[in-house]
Amino acid sequence: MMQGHEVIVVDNFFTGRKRNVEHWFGHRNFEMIHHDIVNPLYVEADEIYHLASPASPPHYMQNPVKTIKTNTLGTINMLGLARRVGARILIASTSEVYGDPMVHPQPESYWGHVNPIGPRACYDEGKRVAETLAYSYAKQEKVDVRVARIFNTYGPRMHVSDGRVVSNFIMQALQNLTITVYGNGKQTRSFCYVSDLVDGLLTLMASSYTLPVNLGNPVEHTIEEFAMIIKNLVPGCRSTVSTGAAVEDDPQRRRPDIAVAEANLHWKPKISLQVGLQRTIDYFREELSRTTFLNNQTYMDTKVNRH
Ligand SMILES: O=c1ccn([C@@H]2O[C@H](COP(=O)(O)OP(=O)(O)O[C@H]3OC[C@@H](O)[C@H](O)[C@H]3O)[C@@H](O)[C@H]2O)c(=O)[nH]1
Repeated sequence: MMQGHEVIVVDNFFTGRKRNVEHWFGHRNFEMIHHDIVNPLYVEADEIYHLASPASPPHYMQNPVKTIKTNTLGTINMLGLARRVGARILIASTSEVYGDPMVHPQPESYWGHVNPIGPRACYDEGKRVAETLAYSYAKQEKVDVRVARIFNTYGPRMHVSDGRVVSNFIMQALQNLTITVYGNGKQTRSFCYVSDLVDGLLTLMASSYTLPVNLGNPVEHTIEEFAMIIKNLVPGCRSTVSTGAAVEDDPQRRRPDIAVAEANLHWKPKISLQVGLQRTIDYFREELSRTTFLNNQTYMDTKVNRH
């Protein structure tokens, strides 16, 4: 929008919210369509960012069949749309295509270690087949595709009930609740601030590089360390940190090798973890003061969830 493009946002509001884009309502270049891409979509576009799919593990596991449909049927519909209108399409893939990786850090050349029948498979295998579809349409139908493998990302406008580690830990720290580390906390993650990721997606879309690209921040921490980082960033926080049962198939180590992005897109993250977390903590503090958005039951639209 800020570059002057006309933007059509398509969302089924399963995990997205109108509120996240309401500052654009009424702008002449902005249009919003309430639609689920599991069904065909007929619009005109020059570029398509296919970002649909729940991304938080508790959300994508809640209705695994729907997650698979979104990443398979939804991706076929978006690739079909790209073919019909001659648009370039960027597919949002994930670090989860590497599964619980046996190679560290993860380069794009690594084929991954995914349990095809585990609780994460709906997402991991869904995204893997989305990549396969992208390159099949590129080869057979000459669709112009870009594939971003997005690593853990966070920032303002995440929902307080998102369920991923950043929002959980911040919400717990702000309310002096126990910070819940799953497992022994020795598993690692590398967190990328949302604006860095958006810069990466725009740069990839504009580039001539057509193979998958890791987009993420290579600064790696254990989840145990991460809990302490957040606790220390919230002034006066009295939370304690607990460890508990491990999550089934939880990847144990994750850090992006971003050499491909650096060489081909001249992209690397700019926002430090401290700065990004501080902005995110400020956002959640503000959210906590809005009691109307704390009602969990309005979050996941049960009608969408039945499809
Ligand atoms: O309250 C919590 C939440 C999560 N965790 C742990 O924190 C780590 C990160 O968990 P998250 O749920 O934030 O995210 P995950 O890394 O498991 O998955 C994410 O990975 C990358 C994205 O592409 C995906 O959209 C998302 O699935 C995991 O080890 C998890 O077990 C906690 O210890 N406590």
